[in-house]
Amino acid sequence: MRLQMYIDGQWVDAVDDETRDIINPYNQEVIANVTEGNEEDAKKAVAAARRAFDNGAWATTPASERGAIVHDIGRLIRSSRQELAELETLDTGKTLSESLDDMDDIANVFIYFAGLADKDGGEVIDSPIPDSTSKVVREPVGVCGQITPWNYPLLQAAWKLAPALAAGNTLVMKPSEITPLTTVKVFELFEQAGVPAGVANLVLGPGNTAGAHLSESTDVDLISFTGGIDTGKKIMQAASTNVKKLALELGGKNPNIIFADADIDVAVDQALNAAFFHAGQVCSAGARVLVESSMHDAFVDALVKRAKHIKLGNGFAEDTQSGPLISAEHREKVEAYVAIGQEEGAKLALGGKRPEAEELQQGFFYLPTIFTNCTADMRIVQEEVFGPVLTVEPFETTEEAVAKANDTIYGLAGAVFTEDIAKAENVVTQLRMGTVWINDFHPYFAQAPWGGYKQSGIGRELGRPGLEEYTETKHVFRNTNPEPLEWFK
Ligand SMILES: NC(=O)c1ccc[n+]([C@@H]2O[C@H](COP(=O)([O-])OP(=O)(O)OC[C@H]3O[C@@H](n4cnc5c(N)ncnc54)[C@H](O)[C@@H]3O)[C@@H](O)[C@H]2O)c1
Ligand SMILES: C[N+](C)(C)CC=O
Repeated sequence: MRLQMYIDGQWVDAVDDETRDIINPYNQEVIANVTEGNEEDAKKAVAAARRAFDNGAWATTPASERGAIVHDIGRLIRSSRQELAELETLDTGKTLSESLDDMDDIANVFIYFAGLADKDGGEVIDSPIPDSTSKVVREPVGVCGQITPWNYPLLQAAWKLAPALAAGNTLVMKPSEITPLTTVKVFELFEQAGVPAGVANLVLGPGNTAGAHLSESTDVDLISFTGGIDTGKKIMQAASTNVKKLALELGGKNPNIIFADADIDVAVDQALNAAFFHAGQVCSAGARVLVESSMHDAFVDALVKRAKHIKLGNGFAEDTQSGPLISAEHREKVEAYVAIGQEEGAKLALGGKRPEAEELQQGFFYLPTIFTNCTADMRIVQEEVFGPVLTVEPFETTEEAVAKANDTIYGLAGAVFTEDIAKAENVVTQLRMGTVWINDFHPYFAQAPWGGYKQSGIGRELGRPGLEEYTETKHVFRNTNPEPLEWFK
């Protein structure tokens, strides 16, 4: 498979003809060779998006027509579901059933934003000034740079592409250089759906060249980034060149609070899913369990017993429950954190090493790992590991649970398990997080906003706020009876 960039309606190679092999993390086989762009290619893509925005054709296309094209993209994704899901599994190692679910979510995101495209007709304001009218309208922001990570490649791209197009912007997307396959395929569907040349452009390549140009360029009006906190900080600085609008979806260290009155079977089952789904490579992974002391030992015993049996393997095998980590480099990072946890005095209750099974030796696998005896001052509790590593801390009171839950720099998501709904609601109001689940973990959908408090990010994706991110608000005031003011007589 040889894949190209899509700039100004043309499939093109990088200006310097560089390419990159894309590796299957399950067995390290080369699955594709993609053109590898750099700053020069990003410049060409930004110039195309700038021309397409400045000629006004897309922004002034009736919103219902833009919505129809975005709807068609959703429909095409639905009919390419199996092909796209298989590519996502090859590229990320996640199970095919996860990838199929992702494709359903992605199609729904396009269809949701297609439906919203023509729903905001502006607002008439009751002007306090006699003989005047006042209205508020929303307009597209302009040229949007969009940068995505490797863990949910097409899903994170969809959260940016669909609202940007629906709102009448032009864009340049740069997916993670290690997982570009499904994003390239979706740009083929954009072409089929009739997205005009120059409106949606795709640049492939590394972050520090192709990506950096998008955040620095004074021709880009908005930069939307999903990825790690350190990259997010660089992008925030680079965005200051022209004070571009900024949306950041960063990491998390998400607490999962379990009270002793929760159903233990449900809480254990959900805690496993929260921490080990997609090998813990999820921004909202429930990587910190806070469990009420009276339930601690029973909870840990049950958790360890079940986590031992998580079946690692090929994402295409029916019985695989979790795939590999994304790369050798990422597995080394996870291993380094496990070593830090042990040095800090956390007790390894499970895992803490690579699996020994022969059939897993070519992949970047790591065993589900559980640390107990954890305390809030440990790096293993504070920092995002982004792997299958769960820390467990006991608590005595609700106040202590809330204080511990809030005690990191992050504020992406968290959960509370209890049968006492009043207690749950009370805790929810005190958690400084963008999403809080009660007696569940992980649900997200197109209709509800997603984003972080504190250093987990700026802005929101999905829901109405996810469309508003891609609009400017304009107030239009009209004097209906103009007369000289005679202020300066
Ligand atoms: N909040 C969310 O919704 C959400 C969702 C998914 C992932 N994430 C976060 O993403 C991280 C994992 O993804 P990752 O390892 O791909 O992140 P990363 O920050 O390393 O890379 C993300 C993207 O940024 C690009 N990039 C790197 N350096 C750049 C630079 N200097 N300028 C511009 N672009 C640059 C990369 O090429 C890639 O496309 C985790 O921290 C995870 O929590 C957050
Ligand atoms: C936002 N989400 C949960 C889909 C992916 C986070 O990594």
